[in-house]
Amino acid sequence: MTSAAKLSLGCIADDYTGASDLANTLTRAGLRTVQTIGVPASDLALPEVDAVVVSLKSRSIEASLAVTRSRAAETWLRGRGASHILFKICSTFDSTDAGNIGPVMDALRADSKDSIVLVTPAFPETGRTVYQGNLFVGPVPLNESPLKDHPLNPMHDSNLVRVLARQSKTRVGLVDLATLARGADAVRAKLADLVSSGVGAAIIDAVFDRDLETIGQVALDHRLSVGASGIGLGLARALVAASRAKPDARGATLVTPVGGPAACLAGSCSQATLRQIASAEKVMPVLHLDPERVVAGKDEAQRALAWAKERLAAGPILIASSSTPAEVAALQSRHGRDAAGHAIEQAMADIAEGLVLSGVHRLVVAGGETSGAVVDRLGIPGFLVGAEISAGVPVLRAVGAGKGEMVLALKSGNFGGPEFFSDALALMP
Ligand SMILES: Nc1ncnc2c1ncn2[C@@H]1O[C@H](COP(=O)(O)OP(=O)(O)O)[C@@H](O)[C@H]1O
Ligand SMILES: O=C(O)[C@H](O)C(=O)COP(=O)(O)O
Repeated sequence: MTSAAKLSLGCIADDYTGASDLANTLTRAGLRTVQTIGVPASDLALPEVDAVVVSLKSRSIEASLAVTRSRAAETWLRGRGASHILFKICSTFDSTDAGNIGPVMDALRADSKDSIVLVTPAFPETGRTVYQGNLFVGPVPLNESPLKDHPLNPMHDSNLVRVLARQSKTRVGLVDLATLARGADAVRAKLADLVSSGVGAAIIDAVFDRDLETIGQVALDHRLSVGASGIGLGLARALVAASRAKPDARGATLVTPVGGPAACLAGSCSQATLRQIASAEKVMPVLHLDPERVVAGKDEAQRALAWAKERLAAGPILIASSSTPAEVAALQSRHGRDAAGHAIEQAMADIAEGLVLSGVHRLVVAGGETSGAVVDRLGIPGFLVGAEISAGVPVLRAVGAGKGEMVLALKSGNFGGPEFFSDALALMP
């Protein structure tokens, strides 16, 4: 980084859409924030910022590799003065019983020497709330939500104390909403009780933004916390209130118009994304990839590129691999979950690479793992945060890619309104 100023907050995100979601939240809370892809190269010119969100594609990889990569990011962030590290996970706690939230938390906690780690995925702005340790997605428990059908990390248990305990070597406890409602000192007292009984991680209830503010105050007593954009909001507000970060009135980076052809790629199979694709079909050409042909080889991606090139001059296009849960399950049963997922991610990266070579510099990508594959292939090392398209999804301006001006939107699978693709393109002129 060019700046010698110490960071107020260091963040390690386990996927790229979650990273941009958090960078958006921190920016709107007044923290000058940049999102990097991986640990930045020493020559990456970055502006003076209060917070850095290091994006990793570590949510669905082998746990020990996720630990190694997260610790490398931690070392880089601590080296730039970050006294508090937020390990950013999904607001729906996307993970398997083999990890990766538990193993990464255990490693970062050992490094931080914190006696206990505060953990909450709550993000009320997007309907993620936690009560008695149970995660709700809107009105339904996590295990009854569409997340039960996630292609890579299906969630079958809404009780996060149980879920985290299955992944972690640390004893997991709970700080309930009633304690939270009594304020920061009551939370501190409860945490001390938990520590005295051998607990090293605490799921904390949160239903409203005011709960996040209480959590943020207490979290700053520690060197590490784990959660989604909600705790990020709490931390940012606590840092500003403690004058450990000066609110930046400029807010988001003004994205100068890039122009030229625009394209959308959808690899997310979430219910929200399926609805958004259906809406997009009314206003732009949409190509549905044949997942079977994608897994079989490169021809389907080449077919998609040829289809796109015939239409780009006339306006935005959308290329989607997204299928229903039943279709996803059928493909996975034939080829394996990881193999099918990886093949489709790489096909999306092939398509993105071809689109950029064809002059596309305005790109919308739906899906966290999909975004990771695409951004890695395009070789983009970092982003500045632009306007908010919808809760949790900002316009991003690429920095350091050396490919000319490029703007992207990396949409978390479950985020965005029905007209998301049109909404995004309207803010990416
Ligand atoms: N039709 C399909 N069948 C099976 N897997 C798919 C299909 N389309 C996409 N995928 C895979 O599903 C996963 C979607 O994950 P991700 O991109 O993170 O979306 P989300 O943000 O909704 O979680 C990726 O691995 C992607 O390659
Ligand atoms: O939901 C969140 O907290 C983040 O936006 C996120 O992690 C999304 O991950 P996804 O794979 O894009 O759903």
